[in-house]
Amino acid sequence: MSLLVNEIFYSIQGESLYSGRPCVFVRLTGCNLRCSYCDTRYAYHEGSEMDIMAILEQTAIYQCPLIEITGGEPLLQSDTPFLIHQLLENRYEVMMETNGSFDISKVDKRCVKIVDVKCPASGESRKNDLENLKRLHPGDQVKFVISDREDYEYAKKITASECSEIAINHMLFSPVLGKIPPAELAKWILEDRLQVRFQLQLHKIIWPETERGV
Ligand SMILES: C[S@@+](CC[C@H](N)C(=O)[O-])C[C@H]1O[C@@H](n2cnc3c(N)ncnc32)[C@H](O)[C@@H]1O
Ligand SMILES: Nc1nc2[nH]cc(C(=O)O)c2c(=O)[nH]1
Ligand code: SF4
Ligand SMILES: [Mg+2]
Repeated sequence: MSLLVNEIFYSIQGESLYSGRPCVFVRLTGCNLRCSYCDTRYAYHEGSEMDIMAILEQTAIYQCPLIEITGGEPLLQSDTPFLIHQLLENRYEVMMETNGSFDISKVDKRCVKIVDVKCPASGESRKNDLENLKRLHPGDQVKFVISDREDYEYAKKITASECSEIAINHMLFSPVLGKIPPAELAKWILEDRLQVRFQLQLHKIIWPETERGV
């Protein structure tokens, strides 16, 4: 079994409830979406085939208990659930970032899933599989990456109507850097008394000049 891998690197987790923790990232190649704001376009095509044993060897080098599978879109490749299962069997804490367009239930429930709900300005919101919001387990998280007021209203509506089972601190609202001032999004959340978690991509604050490998 093998996967097309764009990069494997060790950094500070910059997103999700795990933000701030040292983490190994396995970035898989390829994505079925083309979000207007995507900061990882280099992962659409570049990569090399690695068998799962080789990925396990590479991740072990960092001696880090936390691993995130991201991309590109992890669920585009059929062997991703097996990789996640193997990492869990090797006692890693495993997280996966997914764009929410594929059924997440094929992934081991011990894996913490961060499921994006794509907002209108991404240009890809019609691809959301909102059934995924019913397939979440207690540690999982739902994320909205917001470009403007229309996106904010969309995220607010979905959190109110579809997210009643999800813990309030597991709903993440994050601004697209350069599209909306973080203070603007923070103001709206506070004005509306929303019980969601505001997030900035920590790695872009720590390493503003570096695009890959952080
Ligand atoms: C690069 S994607 C890879 C995983 C998966 N394809 C997805 O979209 O969730 C990882 C996360 O980065 C977010 N992201 C991408 N570009 C961004 C940007 N310019 N500003 C803020 N977040 C961004 C995505 O919305 C997603 O939550
Ligand atoms: N440091 C760091 N944290 C991250 N959390 C999620 C990321 C991603 O691209 O999915 C990411 C990333 O690219 N870098
Ligand atoms: S789904 Fe993720 S990787 Fe794909 S284009 Fe959107 S942000 Fe980029
Ligand atoms: Mg990233």
